[in-house]
Amino acid sequence: MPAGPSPDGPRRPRVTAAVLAGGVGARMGAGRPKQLMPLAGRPVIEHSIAAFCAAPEVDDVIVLMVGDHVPEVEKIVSDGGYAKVTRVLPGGADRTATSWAAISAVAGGDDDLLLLHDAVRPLVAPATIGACVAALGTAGAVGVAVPSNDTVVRVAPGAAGGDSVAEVVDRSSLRRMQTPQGFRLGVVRRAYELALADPGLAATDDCGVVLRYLPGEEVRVIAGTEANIKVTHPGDIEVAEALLRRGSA
Ligand SMILES: Nc1ccn([C@@H]2O[C@H](COP(=O)(O)OP(=O)(O)OP(=O)(O)O)[C@@H](O)[C@H]2O)c(=O)n1
Ligand SMILES: C[C@](O)(CO)[C@H](O)COP(=O)(O)O
Repeated sequence: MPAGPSPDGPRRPRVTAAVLAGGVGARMGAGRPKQLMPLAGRPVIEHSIAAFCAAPEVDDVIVLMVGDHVPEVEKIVSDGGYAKVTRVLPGGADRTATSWAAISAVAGGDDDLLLLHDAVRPLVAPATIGACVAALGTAGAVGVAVPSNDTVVRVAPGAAGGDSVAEVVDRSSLRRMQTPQGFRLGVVRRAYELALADPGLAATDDCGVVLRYLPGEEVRVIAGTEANIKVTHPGDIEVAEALLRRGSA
């Protein structure tokens, strides 16, 4: 059912997905943004765009791309016929600035929904997108996360240089956050307005911004999948290709 007034009840919120692709991929060191690298025959970013365009819960998609590469992504969108993509806009200087550019670009009301997704998580599962939108029915902020399968430690400088283990952290309450992270627009707008007024702002994800600046707002966690990796380092493309071959997304 499209967003808007319904004869059967209240208006369904409009769901916009923003694919964040403003990063340069320094850790990948490929000489161009890693979201343009080929993965199983199409650019990494195209997998993410396709996933959100195919999601029945999503009404429209915007893409935030490194400024110099906007035309390249516009061509990917038009060649692929991704009709839900309404705009390809330049990203910001860091991920937080790109998230803010996405939030600012969406004109919806406070109860409409925005999903923020790393372009470099091309294996996001359809069920994850659906679960994120469903959870936003009862929460203002939702993050996708997985438990840690490894022991997690805190380190301190070692006596002979390097690191030594200072503490083994109780991992039962730890999760590794992924994307998408979804929000009611009123919540994420308010959180970012407060965050951007803080000279000490240092965020690594968008749920963290809500947690820090709107402490009364629950940030709901829903289960992600191990396959929803973030293509970050050399070798991650090969891992993503193997997961795709296995049909993990
Ligand atoms: N200015 C930025 C920086 C990052 N991102 C996006 O945020 C996601 C996660 O970021 P990361 O893996 O750190 O990507 P890069 O910043 O490109 O990588 P690096 O830190 O190695 O340069 C990516 O989809 C990336 O394009 C963004 O939209 N705008
Ligand atoms: C948003 C994120 O993907 C959640 O795990 C992550 O924090 C992004 O970190 P990066 O350093 O920008 O890759």
